[in-house]
Amino acid sequence: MGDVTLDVSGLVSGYGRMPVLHGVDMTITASDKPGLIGPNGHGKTTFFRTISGLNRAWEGTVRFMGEDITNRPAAQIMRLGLVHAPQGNTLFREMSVEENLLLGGFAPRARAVHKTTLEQVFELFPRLAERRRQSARTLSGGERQMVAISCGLMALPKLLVLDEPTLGLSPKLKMELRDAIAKIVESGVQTMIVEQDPEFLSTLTTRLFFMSEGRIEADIGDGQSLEHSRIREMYFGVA
Ligand SMILES: Nc1ncnc2c1ncn2[C@@H]1O[C@H](COP(=O)(O)OP(=O)(O)OP(=O)(O)O)[C@@H](O)[C@H]1O
Repeated sequence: MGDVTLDVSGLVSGYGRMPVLHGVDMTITASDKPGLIGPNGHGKTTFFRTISGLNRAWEGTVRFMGEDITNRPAAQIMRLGLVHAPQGNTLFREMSVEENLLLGGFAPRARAVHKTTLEQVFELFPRLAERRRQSARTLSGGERQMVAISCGLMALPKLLVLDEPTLGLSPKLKMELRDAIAKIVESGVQTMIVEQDPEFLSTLTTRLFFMSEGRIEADIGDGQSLEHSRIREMYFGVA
C-alpha cells in the first residue's frame, strides 16, 4: 500500500435534518485510479461536496495528504489540491473560454504557472484552443464539459474529482471525453471519476467504489470485476 491520498472515515452529512451519507469510509492511495458508481440519488455528489468543504460534515473525518481537512473552507481545500471540477452548466456564461479557465487557476500556486497549464489544457482539448475567445454561452454541451474539466486542471489538482463528466452527451462525444480523461490519468493527475456507466469506468479506473444508500457497499480492486452479484442486483436489477 502506497501513500494515502484520501482517507475518509465515518462520514455523515445531509440536508436540513435529513441525513444522506450514513457513515462513508474510503481510503485511496497514490497508486489507485479510483472510480465511484452507484444509483441516482444515493449520495455520490453529496459525498464529494462534503469532502470538498461545500457541505458540512455532521460526523466523521476527512484526511487529505495526511492533513485533517474536515469542514475546512472550500477554497482552502481546493488550494491543498483536492479539486472538484465544476459541471459544464455552472460556467460563467458571458465570459470567454479562456477567462473561465483563468478563473479555475486563480489560487496563487496555480496562478504562478497558469500560462503553461493553459497551453497543456489546449493541447488536451484542441477544440477549446480554437474557441478560446468564444463566450461559454455559445459552446455546445460537450465543449462546456471540456471547459469544466479544464477549469479543474487549471487549479493544479493532486486529486481531481470529475462528477459525471459525460452526463447527457452523445456516444461519440462521450468517447472523445473518455480519451481526454485517459490522457489526464496517464499524465499522473490522480482522478476520481463518478459515472453511472461501469463500462465507461472500466478502462479508466483500477479501483471502483460502489455507493448505495449513503454508504460504500463495495470496494472492487484491480483484477476484480462487476460480476459481484450484490452489485449487479442493486445496479442493474438482476442478480
Ligand atoms: N440541496 C439539497 N437539498 C436537499 N436535498 C438534497 C440536496 N441535494 C441533494 N439532495 C438529496 O440528497 C440525496 C442524494 O443526492 P446526491 O445528489 O448526493 O446523489 P447522487 O448519488 O449524486 O445522485 P445522481 O447520480 O442523480 O447525481 C437525494 O435524495 C437528493 O434529493
